[in-house]
Amino acid sequence: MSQTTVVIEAKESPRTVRLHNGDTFTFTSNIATDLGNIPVIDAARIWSDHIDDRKAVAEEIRIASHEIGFFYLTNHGIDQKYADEAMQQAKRFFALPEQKKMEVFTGLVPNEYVGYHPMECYNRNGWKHQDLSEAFNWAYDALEDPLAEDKTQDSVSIWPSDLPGFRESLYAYHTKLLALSRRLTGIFALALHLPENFFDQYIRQPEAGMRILHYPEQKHSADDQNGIGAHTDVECFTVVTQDSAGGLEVLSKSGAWIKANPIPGSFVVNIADSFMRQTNDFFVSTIHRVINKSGKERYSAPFFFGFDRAKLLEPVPTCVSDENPMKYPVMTGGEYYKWRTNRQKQTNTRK
Ligand SMILES: O=C(O)CCC(=O)C(=O)O
Ligand SMILES: [Fe+2]
Repeated sequence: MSQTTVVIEAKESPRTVRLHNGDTFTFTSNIATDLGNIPVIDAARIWSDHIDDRKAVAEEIRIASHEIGFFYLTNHGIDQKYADEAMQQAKRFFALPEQKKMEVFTGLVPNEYVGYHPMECYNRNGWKHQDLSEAFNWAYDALEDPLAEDKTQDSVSIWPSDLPGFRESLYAYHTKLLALSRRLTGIFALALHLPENFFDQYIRQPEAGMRILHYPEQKHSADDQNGIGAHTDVECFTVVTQDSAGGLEVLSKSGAWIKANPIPGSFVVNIADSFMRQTNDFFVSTIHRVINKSGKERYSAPFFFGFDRAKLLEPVPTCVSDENPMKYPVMTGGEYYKWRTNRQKQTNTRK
């Protein structure tokens, strides 16, 4: 599950939008600029054997996660061939007839966000036209996780038949992103001034869904249609692979839309709501959207990494105090995921 739906309250500028997680936000202009500063963080040091190197990159991630909730990650160590292959598989899948794609319609699996959702079935911001994107989602599978201790639990994903190599290629990339995200979790712990292994117990069986997305070029104006409307993500953090088309936009604290222009070979990483809750708002889960005006088809592949569903989304010790008590009710990751997934799916107009 990836995002929360929003309801627009006033269409004129400034526009005020309410998120499904209860927050409200306003933006002053609907036009994105290149002016924002999304930090570019060199990830090579996350693999260093020296704790000082890992701590140095953690401090950069601390600032980015606190101030904007978004950063680029370069030199992350994942061979580009995995991303290229996943993008090829995305093109292949989305080129199938809709009837074939609907064999794995996301509505077939209650309480989970897996399978296919067709073009124009959501309208996350209540714009004049439905969001112009389609997606295929799949979930963590212990059998595809080299570190899984318990391989008995079946994965909830559904897969199209007669598409040899599709599942294999997507999991090949997923497995690489899983390893990177586990490593990053230790770096996030350092960033929160906790021991590096603080979250290890949470990520033995993590929430680790992924999706491929297809955004045709939009014909309607950005005032009337989104590719994916403004939202925040659900889990701890998201690692986005995007192609060269561009179109991902991030809402700055001042209410301006900033373009997250593609940097070849990099990931865009963003903090999501579960981490915001656990860090008591120290990490910010930033609103983002996609509008594809590039003149070409856009494909992307976000990987959503979160903690074990059975664990409580408890506050981390460095983010609460007598003066700064926990702002959120504590529930398990699974309860939160289910609530958000159902809120999202209820707004699907293709029941
Ligand atoms: O396509 C992208 O670049 C981002 C998609 C996204 O925000 C999501 O799926 O939650
Ligand atoms: Fe998102």
